[in-house]
Amino acid sequence: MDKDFQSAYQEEHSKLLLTLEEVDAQLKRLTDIPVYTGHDFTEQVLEAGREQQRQTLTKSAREPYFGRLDFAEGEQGERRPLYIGKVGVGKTEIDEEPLVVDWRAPVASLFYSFTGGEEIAEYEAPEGIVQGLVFLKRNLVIRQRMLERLADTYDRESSEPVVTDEFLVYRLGENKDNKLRDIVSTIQAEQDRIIRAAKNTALIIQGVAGSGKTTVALHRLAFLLYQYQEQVSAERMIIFAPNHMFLDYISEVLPELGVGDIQQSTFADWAQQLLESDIRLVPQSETYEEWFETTTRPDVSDATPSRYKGSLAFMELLQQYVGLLEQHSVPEQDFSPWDGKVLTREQILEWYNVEYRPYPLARRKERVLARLHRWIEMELKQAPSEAIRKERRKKAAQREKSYAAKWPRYEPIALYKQLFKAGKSAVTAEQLEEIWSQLPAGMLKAVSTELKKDRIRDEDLPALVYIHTLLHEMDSKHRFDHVVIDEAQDFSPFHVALLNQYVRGGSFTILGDLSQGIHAYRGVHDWQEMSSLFNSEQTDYFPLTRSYRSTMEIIEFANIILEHGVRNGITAVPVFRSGDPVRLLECPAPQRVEVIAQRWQELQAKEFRTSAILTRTLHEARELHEQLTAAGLDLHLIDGGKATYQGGHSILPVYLSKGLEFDAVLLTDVDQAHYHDDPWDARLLYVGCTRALHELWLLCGEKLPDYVRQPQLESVEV
Ligand SMILES: Nc1ncnc2c1ncn2[C@@H]1O[C@H](COP(=O)(O)OP(=O)(O)OP(=O)(O)O)[C@@H](O)[C@H]1O
Repeated sequence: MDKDFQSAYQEEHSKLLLTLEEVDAQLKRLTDIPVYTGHDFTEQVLEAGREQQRQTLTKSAREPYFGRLDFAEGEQGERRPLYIGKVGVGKTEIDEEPLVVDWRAPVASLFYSFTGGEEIAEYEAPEGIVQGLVFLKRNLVIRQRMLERLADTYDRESSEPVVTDEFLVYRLGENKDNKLRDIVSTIQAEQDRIIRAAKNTALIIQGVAGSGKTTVALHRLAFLLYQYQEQVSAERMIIFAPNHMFLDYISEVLPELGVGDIQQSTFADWAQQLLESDIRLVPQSETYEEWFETTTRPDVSDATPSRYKGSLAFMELLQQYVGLLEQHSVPEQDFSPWDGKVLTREQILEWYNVEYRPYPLARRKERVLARLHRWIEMELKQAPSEAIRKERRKKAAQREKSYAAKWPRYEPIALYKQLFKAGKSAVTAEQLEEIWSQLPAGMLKAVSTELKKDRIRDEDLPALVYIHTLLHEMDSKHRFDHVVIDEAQDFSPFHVALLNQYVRGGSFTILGDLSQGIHAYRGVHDWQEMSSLFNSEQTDYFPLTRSYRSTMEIIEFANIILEHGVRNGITAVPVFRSGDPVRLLECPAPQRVEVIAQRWQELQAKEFRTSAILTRTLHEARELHEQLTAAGLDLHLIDGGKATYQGGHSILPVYLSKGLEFDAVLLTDVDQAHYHDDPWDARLLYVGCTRALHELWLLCGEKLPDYVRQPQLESVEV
């Protein structure tokens, strides 16, 4: 240990002891106050505040901070060390400075944005831009109250004042456990810009595999809650992710950042909840079966029903359709509550078309019928005797009921079915013909056949929610302060345009990777399709090109698949973290199970916490899982049906591995029979390769796809 390091270590060790002493003392003062359980509202609020503080300090008492930044404000300012932690801790009785600065505080942004150099550094504070000099940037690893590691990434007074990625590389080299983790101690400048971007912006992030998109989006939510605490609340923020298993996989980041209550959902769950109907959707597995489980995929174009259903053209068409319903709502007849009394249709139309015009259709119907009811009550008052009133009331109740039944039912599923001829129409035949003429050829037949069998797919949900939204007043409880869309390349413009109606101020974080767009039957071709939904001043685009997950060898290998297989894929820049070469096991089919089992045991000996065997199809994953289990391997099969992510050692089809990561990955059947010479298969393989952090093995029995044959692929004897 060199002398400088030793003295730095001593200094930090002493500082840690002092900090822990103060945190413990603050915590003790709070825990000594008896918990208030009474009914006084003011006391309850105070107690909630104390409880929050207790939790914060308990967290802080384990790992109070992870970084130190020495900063001198202005030209003559005094150099002050700032300790930065996951949660802030207030000042001591004698100090002016907070004991620990929250990582989201304005001054802490310097810790992330400062990338070295002699120049003046600056950060944006509420009072304006603050400038000054950075003297030291130090990473500290504290675990369970012990200082485990110290690394200076910048020291102005050292002879070599260079910033290195050494600490980042150390963190990236660690094995991963079962869940995605926070990255507060190593957020990179380009990620920090996204995290701290202004709230009322639709951020579109194109990030290569492993660039930290999901992680950054979660940190951004924590930042927004801190920075805009008066304007946003956690319950009004939502993350949309592709499936429940993925939601489970990311579920620990926000609690770790001290954030709770943010909604985490799939679009399908959210839509169903909003529609208040328990639609039995065609299972995802059926769509996957059609698309991924065959070697010949169906042809897809923008006119394919699943894609067209995500288009803005379809959204407009639905608006036209619901607009037409307006003309057909009021029943043709006058209303007569009892013989001899009439409320003319003209009068009802006056209410409908003039007085209640501003309301959406379903509300208008409600209002008109309520008005009609009040009219009956008024008329009943004129009855000459109590007996006649009673008689009339009885009659009126029956007629009111049957009159109400003549109005259309504003029920999104029924109306959607009617649009596709799968039910009695609420508009005229000519009007329907006119709408159908705008549909792509073949769509009417295909969709009506499905709907007649009650087969509603995920892709129908934006339409159903949109019809619901057009018909009903939007309930403010459904409005969001911020929406995150993960794997947004699989969302359609219709999804986003629809969600935009549910978000205050267009506050979005939309993240994805076009190179990982493996679902050709949905999603976007480019980000322009999303950004064009917002005003140009309201949207911002951020590319993330550095990949933090995998070693250089893996990234370079995966990049070539993109270049040769996808041709226009966006390639990744690796962080300088070197590992083993990507290895190829060539083995004939009869030896396959034996070879996999043997390599698998070898991998396990390296004590990786997570690893995966990725097959081309679910069918193969099931079969291989059975064979490997019989050979004594302990692997979980991931088949898309589970809501939780177990981690550990898994076997799954490559298309279900999207979003996940493993210390080691073994891809089976990497041959021309399984991965054709087409961009969709190349993308699948790209997704598979980029799941690996440290080791990647390919297994092949026949000819390798051309886009995989690369000189750096190391063949291993079996
Ligand atoms: N600044 C960072 N410091 C340390 N680790 C990081 C950093 N950024 C990303 N990572 C790590 O890189 C890995 C990939 O992150 P994440 O899953 O968020 O990326 P992604 O872009 O969503 O990936 P993909 O699109 O491939 O699913 C995670 O293990 C994450 O912890």
